[in-house]
Amino acid sequence: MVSIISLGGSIVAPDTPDVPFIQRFSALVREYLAEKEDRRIILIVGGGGPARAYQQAYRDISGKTHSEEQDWIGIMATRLNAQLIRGVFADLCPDPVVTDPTAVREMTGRVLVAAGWKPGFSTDTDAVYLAEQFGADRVINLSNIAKVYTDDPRTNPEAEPLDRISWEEFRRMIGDEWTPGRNVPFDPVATKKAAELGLRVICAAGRDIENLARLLRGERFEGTLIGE
Ligand SMILES: Nc1ncnc2c1ncn2[C@@H]1O[C@H](COP(=O)(O)OP(=O)(O)OP(=O)(O)O)[C@@H](O)[C@H]1O
Ligand SMILES: O=c1ccn([C@@H]2O[C@H](COP(=O)(O)O)[C@@H](O)[C@H]2O)c(=O)[nH]1
Repeated sequence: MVSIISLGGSIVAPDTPDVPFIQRFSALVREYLAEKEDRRIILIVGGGGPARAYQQAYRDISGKTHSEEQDWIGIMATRLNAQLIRGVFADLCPDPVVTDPTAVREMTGRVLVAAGWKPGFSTDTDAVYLAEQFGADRVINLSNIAKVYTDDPRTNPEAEPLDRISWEEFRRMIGDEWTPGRNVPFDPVATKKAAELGLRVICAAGRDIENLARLLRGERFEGTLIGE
């Protein structure tokens, strides 16, 4: 059984790497894998603070908002974070960091680590491609929010947390437009593809390690289920 986890950059490296979090996350993954031999995990790592800071620097210095240029900057941040995570799991992850999710169908170890691929979307989309490649029916999307809300809770204090939402409703809420570095629970391109594939996406707080342990083990957890 393979679990696909989109590991948000906002929790791996909000500014710089969150060492205590990565240590706790590594301990949980190791404990979970040790419980059953057939368990495997694919981690798709986001760009976090460095991606946003470098994209901002590009905009400030050049005065331009060229989308592809910003995306490549973000991709490089995801690759830096992913290389760190692969290093942490080196004993379980002999394969190199995946940078094209459509070109991989097998993993050698118990853990596989992936990063950004090409411009036009975020690592959420790469996670959906990997779910398709490995025949998984769900993606666990870990970020700095415990649930999807009716609106961005950082800007709208009236926003309400949701336990479930359909792909149609979710698409209506976030729209179809891709913007480099955009902060959304799941990006619009990933949303379209996940809906087409009939995937389920579970959004949960990445830093809540006990909750994540329950989620991985199929127990009651706090989060939002996107999908039917
Ligand atoms: N409807 C919504 N419900 C919940 N959060 C939302 C919503 N709309 C926008 N957001 C924002 O999305 C953010 C989470 O996305 P963000 O891209 O920061 O996380 P990430 O995927 O962990 O990080 P990264 O993109 O660096 O990998 C939240 O902090 C919140 O401000
Ligand atoms: O396949 C990809 C992955 C990422 N990007 C760019 O990088 C940033 C950071 O990725 P997050 O997943 O949001 O952390 C993203 O906003 C894109 O600008 C990309 O172009 N292609």
